[in-house]
Amino acid sequence: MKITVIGSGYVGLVTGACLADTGNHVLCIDLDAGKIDRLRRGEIPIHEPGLDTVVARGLAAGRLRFSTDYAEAVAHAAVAFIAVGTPSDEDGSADLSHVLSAARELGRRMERDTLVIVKSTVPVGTSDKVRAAVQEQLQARGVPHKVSVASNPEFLKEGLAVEDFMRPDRIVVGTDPDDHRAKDIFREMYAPFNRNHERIFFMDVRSAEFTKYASNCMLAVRISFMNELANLADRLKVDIEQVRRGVGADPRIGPHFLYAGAGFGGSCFPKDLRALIHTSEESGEPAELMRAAQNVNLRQRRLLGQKIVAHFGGKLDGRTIALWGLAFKANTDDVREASSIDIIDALLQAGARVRAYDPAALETAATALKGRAGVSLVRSAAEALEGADALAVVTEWLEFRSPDFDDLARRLKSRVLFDGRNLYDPFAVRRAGLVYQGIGRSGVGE
Ligand SMILES: NC(=O)c1ccc[n+]([C@@H]2O[C@H](COP(=O)([O-])OP(=O)(O)OC[C@H]3O[C@@H](n4cnc5c(N)ncnc54)[C@H](O)[C@@H]3O)[C@@H](O)[C@H]2O)c1
Ligand SMILES: O=c1ccn([C@@H]2O[C@H](COP(=O)(O)OP(=O)(O)O[C@H]3O[C@H](CO)[C@@H](O)[C@H](O)[C@H]3O)[C@@H](O)[C@H]2O)c(=O)[nH]1
Repeated sequence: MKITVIGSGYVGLVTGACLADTGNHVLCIDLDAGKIDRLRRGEIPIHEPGLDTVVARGLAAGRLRFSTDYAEAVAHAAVAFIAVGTPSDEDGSADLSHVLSAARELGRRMERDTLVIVKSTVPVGTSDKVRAAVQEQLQARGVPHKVSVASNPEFLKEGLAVEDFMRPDRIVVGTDPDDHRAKDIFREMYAPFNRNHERIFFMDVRSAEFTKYASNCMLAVRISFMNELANLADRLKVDIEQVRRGVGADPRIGPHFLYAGAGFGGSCFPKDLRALIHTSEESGEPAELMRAAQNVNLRQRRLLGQKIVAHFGGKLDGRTIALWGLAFKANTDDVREASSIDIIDALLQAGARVRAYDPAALETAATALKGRAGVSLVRSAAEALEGADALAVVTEWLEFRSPDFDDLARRLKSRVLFDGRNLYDPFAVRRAGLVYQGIGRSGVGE
């Protein structure tokens, strides 16, 4: 099948590369000429495990191509994904300007009946706006082509994007009920990912759009709830890690996404919560639970910084804090809305210097932290410890999982370890002579 993908970021690039890998001829386009140049040379502009191999295979086979040209995109295929960004607008709603601009560009050039598939995360009703934007352009040109619009939200996780796309737990597809052509296209396109179990959930377009927000917001609420419990556990001298295991063993709850920590970040949960809260309030009902989850998370992102400042009696003048992990989660270079930024700000404000290291996010963090004096981004975990009083671990990268605590105790002047992801055994840390502070584990091993 010939497929065009508009927007070659985390979602567009993974979608395009994986669909090329299963035999389709895919043209990915983007407005960012620098990104497209790099992709043409086989360079991957983001850190996403396994993506380089899939892109290289597609380029070598001639099934994956990149362009900045909408005319080429429209000429290439009668099936076009829109996978551009939908950032938060000032009022929290999803900014649809990129999506609608892509739709207009398609309409301006369409030369045949086309299926437009909205893959970006968009509020209920957006597919109607996309259809109207394309049709307006077709009418202005006086051409009779039909546009069919479907919703196919993406559920991949950064750091596991290729794996998630290749082995989806579900493929949500919203079409008009009588759009049999669109359904056939989806069945054919996703057949390689749908061999052993039925993964495709066909539904109406509005329900598909809503399913994406419902999933992300449910997960975000769950994390905030665990974080609230963790903070209570801290006050009660309970170990939230033992509680997590006990609670997660109930099959009605399950063990996943129950990790308390330094708050959730990334380009999706915070933004999608804001958008659904906005939608809910616009429709006449306050989104009480989601607002609470949002507030808990804003507090949680500041918590580790506050714990560090409090440990040193409210002032960090002359102190150096080593920070391991800048990305919002492991296995990505993405620092969008990462807790590390809030923590660094709290430390700088209290007068500290920060030496931060991340295995993949040094470049993106350098951009995000531009203008903040007092932060040094360094090239290794060991380098971050040089001259440091304390260590704060913010991202759960594998390479931070089992440090030599005796060595840390020798290097850290004030011998204190702040574990923002509850990665360590407090007993082992304390045995090495370090003070341990996690999230919801204040009494453990004391
Ligand atoms: N990142 C994720 O893990 C993830 C997962 C599922 C869904 N989503 C959703 O997918 C969408 C895209 O997210 P992303 O993380 O891939 O974003 P991104 O910022 O990484 O990529 C978007 C790309 O679109 C390009 N672009 C913007 N306007 C364009 C236009 N008019 N024409 C062509 N290209 C254009 C940008 O230059 C950029 O390269 C968002 O709605 C997001 O919420 C993201
Ligand atoms: O138990 C947990 C699990 C996650 N997190 C944090 O939650 C954030 C998001 O993590 P994750 O969901 O793994 O990453 P994303 O790549 O943002 O993926 C989410 O957002 C995507 C974009 O919409 C969706 O496609 C995915 O299904 C959804 O999991 C990160 O800051 C994590 O540290 C926790 O604090 N505790």
